[in-house]
Amino acid sequence: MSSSSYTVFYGSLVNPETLTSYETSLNTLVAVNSHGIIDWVVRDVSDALVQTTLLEKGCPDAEVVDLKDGQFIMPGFVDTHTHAPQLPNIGSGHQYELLEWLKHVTFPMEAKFCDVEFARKTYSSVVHRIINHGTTTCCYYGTLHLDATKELANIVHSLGQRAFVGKCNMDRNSEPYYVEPSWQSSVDDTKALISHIRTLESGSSGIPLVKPILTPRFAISCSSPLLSSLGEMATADPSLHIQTHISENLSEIEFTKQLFPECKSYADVYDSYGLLRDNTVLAHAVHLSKDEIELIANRKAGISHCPTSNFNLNSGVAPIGKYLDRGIKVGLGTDVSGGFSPSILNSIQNASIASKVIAMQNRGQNNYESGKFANSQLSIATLLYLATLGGAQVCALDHVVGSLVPGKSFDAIIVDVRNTAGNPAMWDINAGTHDLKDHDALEGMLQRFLFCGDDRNISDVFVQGRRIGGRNY
Ligand SMILES: O=c1[nH]c(=O)c2nc[nH]c2[nH]1
Ligand SMILES: [Zn+2]
Repeated sequence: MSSSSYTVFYGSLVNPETLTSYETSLNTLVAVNSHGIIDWVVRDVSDALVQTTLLEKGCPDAEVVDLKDGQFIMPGFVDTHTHAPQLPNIGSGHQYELLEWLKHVTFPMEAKFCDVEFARKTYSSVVHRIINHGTTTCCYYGTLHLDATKELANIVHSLGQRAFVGKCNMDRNSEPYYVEPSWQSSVDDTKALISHIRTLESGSSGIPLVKPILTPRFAISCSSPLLSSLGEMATADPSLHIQTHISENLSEIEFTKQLFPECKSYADVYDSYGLLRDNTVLAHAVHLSKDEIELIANRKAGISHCPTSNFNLNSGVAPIGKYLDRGIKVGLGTDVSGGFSPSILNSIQNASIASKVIAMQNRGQNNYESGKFANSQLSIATLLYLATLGGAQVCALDHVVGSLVPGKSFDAIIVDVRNTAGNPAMWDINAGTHDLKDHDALEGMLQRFLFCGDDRNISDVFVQGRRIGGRNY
């Protein structure tokens, strides 16, 4: 490969490391090859030594992208759970809890996606918007419609985002105008969608960015023959990812137990049908029993923490620290439109508040064991991890994305906290009170971005080395 086919980013870098640590590096060179893979990273290179370093690395002609003061690079966000067809409903329906909200707000909107033209127009703007919020990997629920969900996959593919796209399986307990006619047609359409997604091209890297995902909406909406068939498909193809909802709301849990009296718990429903495994994404998990936590940990399934939705639909506060203590993989989800923002920044903010609610409830109870997450507020390191590498683990993609290290794909965002970003209330750089060139300043910028930032502060979004979005894109 010729050396000019490298793009080398030069500036400040923020990277998650573990649940309790992250790196802040200054004057860092991140080299991305023509396949969009990070080849090497060199830290603390002074301006004067940039060319020498490139020469030493064998790429003197590389294109160098200089980050400005007030900018830094970090991994893109992973949204482990959202509903693309619910974006038009964002901000409405907060007066309902889950089951009533589905009936009065959500199913009427999703039903509109029987119109493929409506789906195409809506999904184009939805996916654009999600990318511009810095989400480089997204787990999408579509609707129950095959053609509309194919459109969603096509649009994600053409815009270059990394994603899982699933068609809802739902053959019972919905409204008559929005339910699949039979378990067999649900399975047939699911197979057709999987074949369609697998024919989309992989791009120059040879790595397919869009993947299919089995999407039993939740246990309530699936008959036993439907869950059996999906379990058989999953067993026949271990690479097939699975996403569903679990234990979000008390009435939902009660109804699930009535529908599956032979199962020990909600989690056991999915386990009994072979749907609980290391590439299963479980959204919500607000009210799990001890046995369910054990089962999920043993099956190595991941949890998508959707705190904005859990507050908005009055579902409860998920005990995320407890799951982390048990070694369960956890990522963040926006869960639009249960959640009212398509930005993982908003999920980070509400994950922080949710953890503080739990900490307040347990104050004075002597639960603050060192090294334990349960009952403590989540730190910046933990929040950053959940939004990036933790989410990648939940998607079973942490060998590919989630942090900016050699060998992984360059799925990244450039964060911009300068006044010119258009969110000046966030960071008055002109006041001259901030030196942006040391580690403390970089940590300060990160915190302020996580808590006060929005899409105006994301100037560039890259997936597999390709710029696919950002401010003014
Ligand atoms: O937050 C949620 N959003 C949904 O669309 C849904 N469907 C089942 N359970 C659900 N929970
Ligand atoms: Zn959801």
